Amino acid sequence: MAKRQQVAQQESFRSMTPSQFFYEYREVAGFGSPSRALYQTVRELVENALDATDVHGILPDITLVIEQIPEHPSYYRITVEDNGIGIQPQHVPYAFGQVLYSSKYKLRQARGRFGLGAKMAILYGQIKTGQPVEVYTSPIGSSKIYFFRIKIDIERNKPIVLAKGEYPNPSGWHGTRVSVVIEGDWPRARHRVHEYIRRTAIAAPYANITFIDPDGNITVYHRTIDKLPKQPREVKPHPQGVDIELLKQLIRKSKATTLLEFLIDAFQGVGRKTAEAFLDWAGFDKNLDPHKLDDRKLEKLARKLREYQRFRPPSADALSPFGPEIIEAGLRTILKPEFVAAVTRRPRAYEGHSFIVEVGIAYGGQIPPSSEPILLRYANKIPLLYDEKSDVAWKVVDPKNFDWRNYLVVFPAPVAVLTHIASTKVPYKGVGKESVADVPEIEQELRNALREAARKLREYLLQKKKEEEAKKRVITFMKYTPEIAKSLATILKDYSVDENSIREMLLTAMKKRLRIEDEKFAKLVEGLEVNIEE
Ligand SMILES: Nc1ncnc2c1ncn2[C@@H]1O[C@H](COP(=O)(O)OP(=O)(O)OP(=O)(O)O)[C@@H](O)[C@H]1O
Repeated sequence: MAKRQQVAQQESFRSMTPSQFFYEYREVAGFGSPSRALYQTVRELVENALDATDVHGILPDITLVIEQIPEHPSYYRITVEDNGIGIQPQHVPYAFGQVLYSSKYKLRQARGRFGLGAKMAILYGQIKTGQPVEVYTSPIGSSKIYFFRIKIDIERNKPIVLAKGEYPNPSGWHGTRVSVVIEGDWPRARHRVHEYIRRTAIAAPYANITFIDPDGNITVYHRTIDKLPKQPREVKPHPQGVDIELLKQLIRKSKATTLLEFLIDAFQGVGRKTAEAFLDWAGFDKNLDPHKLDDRKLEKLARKLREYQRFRPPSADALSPFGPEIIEAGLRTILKPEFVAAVTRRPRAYEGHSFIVEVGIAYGGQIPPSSEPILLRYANKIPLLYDEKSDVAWKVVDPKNFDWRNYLVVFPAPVAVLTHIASTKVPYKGVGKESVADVPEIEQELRNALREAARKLREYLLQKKKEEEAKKRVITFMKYTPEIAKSLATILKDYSVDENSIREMLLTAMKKRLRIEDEKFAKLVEGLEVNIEE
């Protein structure tokens, strides 16, 4: 009996490659259903196109085409072309055929982070439609255009290059064109995909975006501003963000022979003075060879680095916020409001990662009134559409937590709020990048930014209220002026004061009393004739 139990408890084991893992759990990356997969594929390819352009100082020209395949109505070909930096041909098979292969594993803000997105779209297409990805690319300055047709060997997590070729590039084109065929559900995805592109255009008024959808609609978002966001620069890690593993990796890479040199060499913002002061405080000999530290010493060093409060704050060089001008231009062009204001806060840090929070508010105009603010969330310039209510940005703008009445906004109101978190590490809740966790430092900054932008809205609304009141008074006054002037003219007929000059005098007195200059007065009475007659 005891022996049988033992046998029953035997388990078999095996390992998985990253591509097998994401093949089995594709819903965690946003590929759970045909409609969601269609949306996610568009996102991944468009975000790669933008990363290849604005991050490198190129004004983006991006074309997205989604076509239904006539022989298989549930199959769609999604093609995205950009004018970006292109990809060196030796990297193409891995960039598109090996899960977790990326040029973005760096401390520099980019939309991409995981080395997963394009491969998920390719993998999903491959398992549902059997079709490979097709890539045309030409790196900047290349005399050739390279072509690849690739599938993923899911068991081995390796690219399978089915075909490749080279073409001359007489026009000097640079950029990339990626085409995948996936199973999709356009009718269900239509709204989200259009909304995603619209929100991308709001945040990238410096891009030309052309979108041809399967219904044959052509939507073009024209560039309205030639200014690009500041380009991010790669930075070294911040000492407060280390753990034992990162410390080991940095030491392995470093040629420094003393702890002092190592700290100066491996971390951002650490000069000789700071390194000496830290080592003294932490109780380490500055001449120790970092390569000889045992696990106990490594643990202590990592802990002390995290605890030391006198390092310079993390550098914002790696970040690329939109800036108020771009946010305001985007909101104005797409939402057509009567008022916009945007705020870019100063850099802050959490766990050794710098971040910048931005908030834009748009009010009135063509924004429809609703019972709560319309929230447009962005993280590292990516619009986030799903899981809004579990995002830290919603927590902050939610009328249950933010007293909008203090800022003269009473719901239902026509208010849209844009939030942007730019960071070398956005704390996404999942690899599908749909919502951001409520890290206290980020939440606090969002609240501060919202307050700052909302104060500007309050000023505007106050001014508007004042003007409306003044207008009301002017209307009342104008209504009675003719009558009063007439009566006064009758009373004063012996003094030969005519009705018109009395009217003029009354008008001047009113302007003086209400402190309205002529120009403003003209504006206030514009189109009032009808009311006055009434
Ligand atoms: N349009 C493009 N232009 C230039 N390089 C590209 C383009 N598309 C993909 N790449 C390269 O392929 C790599 C892999 O892309 P992929 O979408 O799989 O991951 P990622 O963008 O790095 O990260 P994430 O999974 O977070 O999106 C990118 O890091 C980039 O170097």
